[in-house]
Amino acid sequence: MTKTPIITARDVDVFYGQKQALDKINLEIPENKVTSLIGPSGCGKTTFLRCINRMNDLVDICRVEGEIKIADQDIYAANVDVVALRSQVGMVFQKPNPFPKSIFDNVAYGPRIHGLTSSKAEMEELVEWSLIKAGLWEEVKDRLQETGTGLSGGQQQRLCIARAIAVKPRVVLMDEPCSALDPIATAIIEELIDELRKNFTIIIVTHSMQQAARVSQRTAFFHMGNLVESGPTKTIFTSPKDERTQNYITGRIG
Ligand SMILES: Nc1ncnc2c1ncn2[C@@H]1O[C@H](COP(=O)(O)OP(=O)(O)OP(=O)(O)O)[C@@H](O)[C@H]1O
Repeated sequence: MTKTPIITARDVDVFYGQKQALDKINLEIPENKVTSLIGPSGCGKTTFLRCINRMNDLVDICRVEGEIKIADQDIYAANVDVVALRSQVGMVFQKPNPFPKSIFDNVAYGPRIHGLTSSKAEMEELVEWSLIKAGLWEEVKDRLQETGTGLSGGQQQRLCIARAIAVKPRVVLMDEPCSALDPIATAIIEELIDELRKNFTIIIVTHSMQQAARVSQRTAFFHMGNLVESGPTKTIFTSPKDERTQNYITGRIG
């Protein structure tokens, strides 16, 4: 990889109680690119994604070992402020989950908590910026006070993306962000992901190899808790080194 990676995982092991879910994961993630995590169900993609903003801290039986650095900061170091970390590493989930609040307040929520603006006008500007970046502004600008849960599924997911980026994170994690959406809403989000990578580093878990091929520049293939191989998406899909990757991308496993 030519550029210094923004995220470096070294020998990451994850356990749920006695059960090991990830085994010595080593992965570098470049800035301002989209990296797809692919692999059969239960291989540990979501577990790895959730290590990157310490969401696994919320699971009592989960233990993470090894090192993950974001821009040279060890995010598991004792002095790390996890709330600040999560503002730097936003997350979008499978099912759109807007708060039962207005469209405006959904986006303003994070900036308010983190005290990112100092006036009403600044907040309005930030909400508009976030909604424009999330490709939703034109559809909602005349009804910002309406509830976010009243939007269509695809719009709700873009609202969740606006909410995630409103605090200007460096990294956005997306866990199968289109799995609850129809093909048209999916296509809109995929275009958006390509646009967003200009400002953010994106890591996406997807079950769709077509989606990984369309949206990502890098791909990492997981299998039974191991990272089998990673590299440029094109290489992974056209000339994988490992037979397990080959079998997965040709539909023989998974
Ligand atoms: N909260 C949990 N408690 C116990 N085991 C868990 C928990 N979350 C995940 N696991 C286990 O860890 C392993 C990896 O799961 P994970 O959800 O990371 O896989 P995945 O590749 O994202 O799967 P999928 O594609 O089905 O979402 C699985 O064996 C799963 O059962």
